[in-house]
Amino acid sequence: MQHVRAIGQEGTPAALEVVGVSHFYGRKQALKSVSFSIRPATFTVLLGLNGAGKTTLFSLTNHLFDTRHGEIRIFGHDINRDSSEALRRMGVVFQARTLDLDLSVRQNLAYHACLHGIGARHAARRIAAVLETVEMSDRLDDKARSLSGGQMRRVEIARALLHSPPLMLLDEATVGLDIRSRAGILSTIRSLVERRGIAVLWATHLIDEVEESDEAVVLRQGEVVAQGRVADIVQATGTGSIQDAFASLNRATADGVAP
Ligand SMILES: Nc1ncnc2c1ncn2[C@@H]1O[C@H](COP(=O)(O)OP(=O)(O)OP(=O)(O)O)[C@@H](O)[C@H]1O
Repeated sequence: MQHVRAIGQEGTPAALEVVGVSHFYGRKQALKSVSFSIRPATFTVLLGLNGAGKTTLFSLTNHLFDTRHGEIRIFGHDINRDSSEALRRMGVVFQARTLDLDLSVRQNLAYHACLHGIGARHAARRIAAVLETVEMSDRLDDKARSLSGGQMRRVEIARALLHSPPLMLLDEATVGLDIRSRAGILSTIRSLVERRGIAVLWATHLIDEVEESDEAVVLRQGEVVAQGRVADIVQATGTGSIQDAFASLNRATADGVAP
């Protein structure tokens, strides 16, 4: 593995810590002893081709199913043993669309606020604030069904921000969107990291969403094959660009030698 340097730092709890996590669907092993950590207030790309295991990792981190092999901690809270404390610190945008199309934007968000135990008055203020963050304030009373794909994504991001989590997970959040919507959403998310100190794990297979200053975890067939600052990964692979580094890591065999 190209292990450029550990992402976590001694003494500060990592925003997300994944330690030796494996996952099996029947006999199919989707994750193979995956370990990495992400620091608070950093943008980390989880990079992997289709089938690399990104969604499986998100499902475990979100406690959609139990982590049976290894441990996942969110700001020090174990997702299996201390799931409510862990989940409280995390906002998630899933790959599949999850808004209720027959409800308005306000109703979708109010329902989520209720699930998080946010009182009605506070919820109204939070809904206004998060919609402003994603530039969707003018669509408050529109039905979700009337929004474009990019606008729905923005509302899903707003919903994930409602309970002010210090960690956000986004699984292929820009899939299916046009180039302008993709860029807009990515820039909104990057500004959450820079201005509000939120840690973001951004899963994607789209290499053009990655910048040299980002942190990255590269997954290939369920294994971490590189992690660290993107610029350092590019250098360690001896390639000249992020595209070439990613292509090379996806070609590499388990012992790091390209066939
Ligand atoms: N419910 C399931 N049952 C059996 N195998 C599964 C199941 N879900 C995923 N897999 C397998 O586990 C592996 C990892 O899949 P996963 O969806 O986590 O990858 P991914 O990186 O998110 O891919 P994509 O970008 O296509 O969503 C794949 O080989 C996939 O076929």
